[in-house]
Parts: sequence; structure tokens; C-alpha cells
Amino acid sequence: MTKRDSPGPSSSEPPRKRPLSIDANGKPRFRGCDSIKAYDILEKLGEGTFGEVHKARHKSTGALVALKKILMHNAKEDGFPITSLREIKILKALSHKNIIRLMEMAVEQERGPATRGTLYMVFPYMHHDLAGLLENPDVTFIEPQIKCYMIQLLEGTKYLHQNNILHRDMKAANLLIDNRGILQIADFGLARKFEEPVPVPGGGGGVADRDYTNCVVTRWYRPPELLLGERKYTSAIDLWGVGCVFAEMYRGRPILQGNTDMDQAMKIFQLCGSPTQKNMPGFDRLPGCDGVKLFGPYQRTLEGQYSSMGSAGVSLLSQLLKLDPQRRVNAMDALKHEYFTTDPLPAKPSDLPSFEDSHELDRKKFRHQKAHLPPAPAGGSVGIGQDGAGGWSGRAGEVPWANGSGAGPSRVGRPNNEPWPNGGNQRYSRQHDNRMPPHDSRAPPGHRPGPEHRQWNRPGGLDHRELGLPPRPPQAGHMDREPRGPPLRTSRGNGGGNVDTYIPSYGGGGPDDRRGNNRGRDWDRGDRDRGDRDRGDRGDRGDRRDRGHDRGYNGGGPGGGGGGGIQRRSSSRDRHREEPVNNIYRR
Ligand SMILES: Nc1ncnc2c1ncn2[C@@H]1O[C@H](COP(=O)(O)OP(=O)(O)OP(=O)(O)O)[C@@H](O)[C@H]1O
Repeated sequence: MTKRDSPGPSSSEPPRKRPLSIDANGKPRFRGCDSIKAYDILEKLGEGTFGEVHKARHKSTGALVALKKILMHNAKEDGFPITSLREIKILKALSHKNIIRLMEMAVEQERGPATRGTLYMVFPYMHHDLAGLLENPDVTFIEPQIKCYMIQLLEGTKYLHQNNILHRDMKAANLLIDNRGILQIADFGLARKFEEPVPVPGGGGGVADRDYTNCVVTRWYRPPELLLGERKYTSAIDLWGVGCVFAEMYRGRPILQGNTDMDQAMKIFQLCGSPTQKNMPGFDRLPGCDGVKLFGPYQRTLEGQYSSMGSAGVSLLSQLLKLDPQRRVNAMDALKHEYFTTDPLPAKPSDLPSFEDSHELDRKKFRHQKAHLPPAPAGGSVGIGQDGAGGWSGRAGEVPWANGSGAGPSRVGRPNNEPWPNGGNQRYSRQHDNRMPPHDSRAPPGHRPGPEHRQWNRPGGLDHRELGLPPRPPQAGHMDREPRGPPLRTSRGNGGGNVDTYIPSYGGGGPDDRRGNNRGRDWDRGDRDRGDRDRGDRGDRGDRRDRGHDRGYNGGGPGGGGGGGIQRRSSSRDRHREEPVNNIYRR
């Protein structure tokens, strides 16, 4: 039998797919499990209800990693958090340069026969998250850099959506950046598969034909359809978050800082205009539409507010921040937008300057030490609990108007005099939040800022002593965190009325959360894990973390904005594949 005759794949058969466990270079993508003893733990980077993140070094290879501890709130009763299982499963199946790679799991065995041990997700160490970079007043993005990050963000988003994954928590704090200029989308704790066809060119996010849990996405990045209670949503929800991040890179702060869901919707409509049948067809069929009638009508202000982004930038922004999710641009179309081909052209990642490391905990430490800071966003109806403060039950006429200052337009601009090292000539004056403390940009041990650092960062970073603050106690970040109050309650323990039984009642978030990432998220994390056990063993488990989160306005009503119902298993598990990333940087 000749080779030609031998049985094998015929030319009509589809090409064989690479096994999911192998990356584009033929190397195993996910190594499996290692002992935590293989790592030297260096410092804490972030902390949430869901887990702590530590920087560590692999003892034998020397590789720097981030270890994300999986917190078991109630290991005996709940077992391994199902949301973490889902996150791990999704991450293991993804392979793209703009998506964080789950390298392996690490196990810490505890003594005693009945202990289960602690599990860690192991990721490559990334020097920053985007929120941290933007909070550093000495780092000013210029347009080639913003374009470079946007391309990478859109490439990662496109890859997710083409592989039927919704991220559902797109925000600056979940975008990690390393000192080679690579941006990666992280935190898949709320991600899930979607079952509808993937987006096509010119087709926006398509149309959803089933219900999903409504209460997803951190409020400041939550799109109008979710705020109005939409459950048949599409990948367009992620593109709204991309739009928010896009403008945030110019402004230097989150652009829509609502104190409650109601306030959030109001801020959106003040920017994009009140919803009408023309700009958001069908908005009046959504359960939260009554709330819209309580304010406005507002005229659109987006083009005026963001004119400094230039006509191409404003055009892209307005396509990302379309009220109508069906007309909101999808990632593949956004990548073709003229913004990326007009001057100044996008920088290449390798041309971007490096910065001193900045992570969630650095920011928290600093903010807690500045006790005199004026109040940050109040956190809105996330805080609805037994005291009922700040929430709205969802019935028309009961509007808890936000009393916080929110994101007023009064920001102090800072002239940007830094030259672009690679010849770019566009400079942007980021408008800084004048309530914002400078970022604590400590250099890592042994780190000597090079010329680039000197150009882009305050030499040596700002020390707490420079600010006349008391010396930092050991593990100040941890100690400074808000004390946790009573343990989280579940729906079993407390129900009824408009008391959100998924929301813990520990007190205020303090002034730390300018970005709205952590306080809401901490509560959410608790919700997320707790909610799982009430949901049977299938379905949209991760969603419960946000259940009741501002739910009064989202139209979910007292019964809940959560609850995606039982969901079919997706058959698209094998669709994951690496896509070549367009070499758009070189255009
Ligand atoms: N691979 C990484 N490299 C460096 N830092 C990381 C990495 N992963 C996470 N971090 C830091 O830890 C923070 C929290 O990570 P992540 O969002 O994955 O956890 P989380 O428990 O979901 O936190 P949150 O509730 O704040 O979103 C990030 O904002 C980032 O500052």
C-alpha cells in the first residue's frame, strides 16, 4: 500500500485540531499540579473575598509567578468553590497571548487527616494591572500606547468571543500588563460559555436566544442593557466594558462612577443621551425601564466630553458605547476601525516604556493610610442590607438618590511634558482625580530604575514618609483592610423583603475604592461562592456572586437579579484554538 493509498484523513476532512493541552509551540500549556513548596512566596499583591494573590518565585526555574489562593469560605459545607472550578476549566482551555495563562495548580498540604489542603492557581507574574498604572500620577499614557493596549485588549476579547466565552467582568483592574508591553485579560471568575453563534463581521454581538444571569459586571463597567434588567445579553456586554476602559486610559480614571445602579444608569444616559426607540430599540420592554422615566431626558454629551480623543478616537468610543447592544461594535470590527490606522500609529508592545510595579494591594495600602481622604463612591446599593440604606427595591417611585459626589466633572488636569520615547508626538493631559492619593510606586527590592523609568516615573517612587505618614506597619495592607463583620449570610438564613440576603452586612468600604473594584467585588466574591451551593450542580453558578448586587434597579425585582436557571452544557468546548494575532502594530 502506498502512502497515498493509506487510510488517513481525506482532503475533505477538517484539519485535525491541536489538543487543548498543547500550546502553539507544542508545549504543554497546563502543567498540572505542583506542591506550594516549589515556590518561595515573596509578597502579597492583591486580596479579595475570592482569594489572595501573592508574588512568588519558582525555586528551581527562578520564574516569577502570581499565586492566586482559592479561599474556601466554608470548606466543610461547601467544598471546593464551584466558581473556581469553572474559572480553572475555562482558563485551561484558553490559549492566546492576550489572555492570562493558567500555568498550573499548586497545593499546600495541611497537617491532619481531615484537612483538604489549600489550592493556588499559578499564573505568570505581570508587573501591573491597568487600574494601578492609571492611578500612578507619574505615568501618563500617550496615544500610541493607548492604541497598543487597545489592540491587545480587542484581540483578547475577539479571541474569547470567537471561542464562545463571555468574560463578564471587563474592567481596568482585570487587565494585567507586563514590562514588555503585553496586556492580558485576567480574572475569569465570572466568565462563562455562551451558546449562541459567535459574532460575525458587521453583526455586533448578535442576538441572544436564552436567558443568562443579569447581575454580572462590576457596576462602573456595566452596560445599560444589564442595568435595565436584560437577561438575553450577548458578548456586546464585554465591549461596553472595553469602551469604558478605552476612555479611562485617556481620562486617567473610570469614566462612569455610579454610586448605585440607578446613578450608574443616569450617568450613562447623561453621556449617551436618554434611551429612545431609535438609539436603544426595545428598551421599554426591559424590566428596569420604569426607572429611566424618573430622570432626564438627557442630551448626548459624549462627543463634546471626549473631543480631545480626536475624531477617530471619539468615533470608536461612540461605537463601543452604543446603548443598543445589537449595534455596539464587536471586537473584530473594532480592530478594523480607522483609529488604529490614523496617525499617530499604535506603538509596538516592545517599544513601550517599563514602569515600576503596581498592584491592587499597593493602592489599598496607600489609600488606607490617607485617612483624611474625602469619601470615595459610596458603593451604592451594594450596601443594601439590613439597614436598607442606599438601595432601591425596584419599584417605580422609590428612588434612593445617590448622595455621594460620584464622578463630577471637576478634575484637575496635569500637563504632560514627558516625551514619547519612540517618536510619537501626541501627548495627553490626563485628568486626575483631585481626591486621589498619589500611587505608592515602591520599587521592588534591588530594582534600579533605568533611564526609561526615570523618564516615566518618579525616581525611586513616593515613600509614605514623604507624605508625613506614620511608618508602615508590617503587612500594613492586610492590617489596614476593613475589618470583616459578621460572616456572610446566605439566602437560607435571611430572606424576604428587600433585604439582600446575599449581601454581607459588614460596614462600609471606606475610602479605598476609588475604582469600585474592591469593595463591591469583595462582597460579590462572597456572594459568588455562597450562591453556588444553592444552585444545584449545574448552571450559571458564578453569577450568584453578584446576585442582589444593586438588584433593585436591575429589574430582577425582589426575587433576584441572579438566577440564570439551568443551562445546557455547551457543545462548543472544542472550539478553542489559538488565532494568529494580527501584526497590526507594524502598520
Ligand atoms: N498574574 C498576575 N500577576 C501580577 N499580579 C496579579 C496577577 N493576577 C492578579 N494579580 C493582582 O491581584 C489582583 C487581584 O487579582 P484577581 O482579579 O485575579 O483576583 P480577585 O480575587 O478576582 O480580585 P478582585 O476581586 O479584586 O477582582 C489584581 O488586580 C492584580 O493586581
